[in-house]
Amino acid sequence: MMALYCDVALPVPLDRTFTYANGIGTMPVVGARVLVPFSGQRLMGVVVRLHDEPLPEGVEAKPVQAVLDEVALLPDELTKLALWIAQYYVAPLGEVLRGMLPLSAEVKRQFVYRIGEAGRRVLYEGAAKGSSRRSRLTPEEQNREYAVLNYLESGESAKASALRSATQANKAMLDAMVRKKWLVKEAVAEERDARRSERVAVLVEGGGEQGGGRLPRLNENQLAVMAELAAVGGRMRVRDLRESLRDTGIPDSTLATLVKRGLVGLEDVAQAFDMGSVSTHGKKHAHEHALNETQMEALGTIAVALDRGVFAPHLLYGVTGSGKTAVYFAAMRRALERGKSALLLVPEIGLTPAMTGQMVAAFGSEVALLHSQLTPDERAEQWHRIRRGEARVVVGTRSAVFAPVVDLGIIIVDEEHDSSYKQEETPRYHGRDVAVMRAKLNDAVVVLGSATPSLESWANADRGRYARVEMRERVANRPLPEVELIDMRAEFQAVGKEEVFSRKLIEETQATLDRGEQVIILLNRRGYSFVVMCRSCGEKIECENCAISMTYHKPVEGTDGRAPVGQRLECHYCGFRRTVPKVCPKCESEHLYYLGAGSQQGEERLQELFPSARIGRMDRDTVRGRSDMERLLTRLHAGEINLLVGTQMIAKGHDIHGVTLVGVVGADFALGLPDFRAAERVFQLLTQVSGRAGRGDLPGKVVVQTYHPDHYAITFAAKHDYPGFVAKEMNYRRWMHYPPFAVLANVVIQSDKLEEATGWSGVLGRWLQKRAMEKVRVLGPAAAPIVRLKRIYRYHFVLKAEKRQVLQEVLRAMLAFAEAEGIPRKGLVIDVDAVHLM
Ligand SMILES: Nc1ncnc2c1ncn2[C@@H]1O[C@H](COP(=O)(O)OP(=O)(O)OP(=O)(O)O)[C@@H](O)[C@H]1O
Ligand SMILES: [Zn+2]
Repeated sequence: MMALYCDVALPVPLDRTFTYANGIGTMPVVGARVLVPFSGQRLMGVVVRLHDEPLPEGVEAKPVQAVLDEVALLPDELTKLALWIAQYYVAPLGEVLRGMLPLSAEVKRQFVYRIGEAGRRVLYEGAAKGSSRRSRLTPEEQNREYAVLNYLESGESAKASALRSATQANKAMLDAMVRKKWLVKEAVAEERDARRSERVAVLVEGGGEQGGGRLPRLNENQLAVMAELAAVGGRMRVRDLRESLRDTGIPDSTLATLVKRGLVGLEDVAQAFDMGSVSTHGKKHAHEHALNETQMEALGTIAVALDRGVFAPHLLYGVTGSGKTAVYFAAMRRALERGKSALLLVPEIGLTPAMTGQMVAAFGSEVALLHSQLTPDERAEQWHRIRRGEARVVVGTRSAVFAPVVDLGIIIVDEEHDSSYKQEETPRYHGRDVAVMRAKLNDAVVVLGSATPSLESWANADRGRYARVEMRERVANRPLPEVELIDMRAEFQAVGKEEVFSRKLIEETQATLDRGEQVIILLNRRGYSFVVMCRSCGEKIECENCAISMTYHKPVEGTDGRAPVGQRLECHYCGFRRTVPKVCPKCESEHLYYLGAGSQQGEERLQELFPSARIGRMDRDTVRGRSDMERLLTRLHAGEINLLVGTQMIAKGHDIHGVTLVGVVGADFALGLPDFRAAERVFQLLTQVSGRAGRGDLPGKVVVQTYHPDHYAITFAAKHDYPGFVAKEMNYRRWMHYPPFAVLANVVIQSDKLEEATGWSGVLGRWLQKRAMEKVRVLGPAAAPIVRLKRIYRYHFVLKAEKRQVLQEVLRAMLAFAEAEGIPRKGLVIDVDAVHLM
């Protein structure tokens, strides 16, 4: 029964587990977290296996230092998911598990018991009910069990140690009671436990007088508690009360007794979780509309699957403004009604505060929010709320796919095409694909929704793996906006110089503002100019750390006559900043010039063109936190801003009814990037940003400035023809053996020494050439499109295979070969299903 060793997955970049020796007090279970020594540090890992297998001769296992969980922290389902991710993405299990457990805040933790529903029944309905099952226990043992239930009756949780000393129950008895579901056993941090149950003890006025008006007889301890409460005005947080009682040696159970006798009441002051000031600007919430026929049909398909309780992946293709949100909400509501939980993934919570606002409005305190701006403490708190089943609706970004919801019924992935679902560090998982796998492990429904589904998901629907649900019209018979393309080559010919905004866009903007309507203009680069070039030597000024042009940021006028601030050159990849040079750093020529308009320049030009417009800007420089975004959106909804310029942030799901004109500047630049997804991305961006126009009562219009008016990504977007675009793009992918017609991995070889990066890629290249059977195509080695990033030199291979298993095998064999050749693991980045090849 006692295993000698445990294998632990550690958060280190090594594709293996490590064996430690169990001790008397350090006997973990599989799924528990442990602290172990690892090359001079103390690391937290998760036990994945217990065994007695002898270690190799001469190897001695170091002992486990501490066991942090008495029972498995992760539900079985998530452990399985972790194993799948490690396998699928060729990622170290320990790093996968670390990402799943956002609990770094609580290494100091505790074990507590609460009374369960069954226990409450036994307590209230008496021994009779349970007597047959309980008959094996002696009367004395039965009494002890009652003492435990009594002790926990108030609903507060209690530490194992407190429970044992108060009731004489031993651990075996408590565990038996947990098995009978009389008790619930939970692993929580000490501080957390107090925080979440923000209970307040209140002196009950006239309490206990029912028995004839006399004050009931109280013992000394009970009187002391009453006095303590009375002294602070009759109200006190249970946590504080317990603390002060502990000092005087009064047991916690005294309070419980007073509660039972009706002298003290307990109020659950819901631990206020800050949902942020989320408003929906007077419009109706999505869940307040009666669903239209199309929405009902979409919901119907999903609901049928929910009711059957089987794994059922859906692709919901619904054009912009077709009312997908309302369908999501109705589907989640359905899951709740079936006693299940629902998980909604969104690309970035801060960008779409309205969505969160609607969630809270629709589901109230059942909602838990998980996003990147939570502190580790808050994250842990949400995690436990979810794990205990208190929050059955979870909305969050990528990693929320690991939220430990109880009884998962449905996962919805909104804007499933969004590349922010791909994690760009180890483990490089795709939140959307993990969502599908998780649904599978839980016999749950998964809905991937978008107006521009990824080709991967579309192909899965074509192959019958996903059920396709379509919403081809906007709600309320609103038309999709008319799109006009402006050929910027012709514009240049006509105007004779390079202008940011075409005459047509200026004219339409003026007309729209004159009608009292709103305009959004996309300029998908931030800063003022994104290239600074020397006329004499032709050099671009590059970042010191990266092979990337630096972006010029113009100074912002200082207020109160202070000097202008913020003038700089900045690298948008590593954040490096430098002063703006007067002369070319290479040839010292004074003829530096600035190319390419970013959003800052766009705003400046618009101010000149439309002096009376109320202009706002939305980009990473003006939106740092969630409150910035909310402020901007509020001003937009209120009409305080009537002309908004910004980067692709403005394209994300916003539902602003006054916007009737959308302008697009320079979005086709991305067509030239060396990435097979370039066309798909441009099509998505154009479609999404166009979708912001005409969402209210008035129809919308879109003006797209382009140097590639004939490119199919542009022409299909202009016609709102997603199926047409996809058909064409699929042909190209099939022809070129790219996803979704092959599986692909990007392997980056990196080092801060150029010779190492080139040397290693040579070694691996030769090996891969030999291994590259017909089954795996190898492109490279070649310099990565960004050959130097944050002072690291980068080379890469792209591997393509027909079969996923073949790809995984080659990658693993390559890792083993690299290790044998002495190439360090951190010199190799394996990106399975890479989204960016840069
Ligand atoms: N049945 C309905 N009748 C009228 N209006 C509706 C109905 N359902 C939703 N709406 C409204 O339609 C607008 C668009 O809905 P929603 O934001 O869900 O679109 P969407 O499909 O998510 O679009 P996008 O992909 O652009 O984000 C919202 O203002 C929403 O309140
Ligand atoms: Zn840089």
